[in-house]
Amino acid sequence: MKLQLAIDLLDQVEAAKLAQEVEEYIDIVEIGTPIVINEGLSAVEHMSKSVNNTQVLADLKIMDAAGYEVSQAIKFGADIVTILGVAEDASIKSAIEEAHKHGKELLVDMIAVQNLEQRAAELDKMGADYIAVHTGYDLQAEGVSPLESLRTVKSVISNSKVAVAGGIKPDTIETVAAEKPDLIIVGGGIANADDPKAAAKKCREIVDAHA
Ligand SMILES: O=C(CO)[C@H](O)[C@H](O)COP(=O)(O)O
Repeated sequence: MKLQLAIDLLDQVEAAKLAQEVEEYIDIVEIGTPIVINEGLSAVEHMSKSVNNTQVLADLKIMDAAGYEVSQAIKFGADIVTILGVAEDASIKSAIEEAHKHGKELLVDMIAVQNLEQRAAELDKMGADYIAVHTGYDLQAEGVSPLESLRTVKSVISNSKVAVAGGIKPDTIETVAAEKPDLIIVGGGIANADDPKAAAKKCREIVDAHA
């Protein structure tokens, strides 16, 4: 089981500093969508030059022009790129093809997907590397958690890895890890903690205990 730190609300310099501070505890660091919107793919490039043994994920949440956007993210140093599960099959397929052409991976974000079981099975067949259940910030505010969706997706896929994101904190990660996803994504639970290093360490210990 891998642990990903999602960084959404810092600038690229602060994000790289935070990644370096907690690097020993994480497998993947994400340059979140807000950073890409604010600063562009140079934030991905800066992160990829700042970390050593950590994969860099560019959370582009691609919806169209997928092959091109994946190729650009990879050019700027991304190891994993995200696309939305609600995108057209043609977009998903060209994104997967482009990522794999470069030996990189594609994560499909299931945010706002209504027919979760059916879509996860389709994406699994298409060859998505990761299928990520995700309760976004706007639904987190309504008290929704991604746990039920995680169980649903796990039950219908056989090849893709399963990731989970959405409001996971050091004191709630245990319940998520017990479901044995392949990847747990923690954003604010580490990035906004008073002591991000201690929060990352705690998450790592719990992830490893369930691996
Ligand atoms: O993609 C995102 C928001 O769209 C976040 O990066 C993801 O939800 C993880 O952050 P948090 O743990 O704070 O919810």
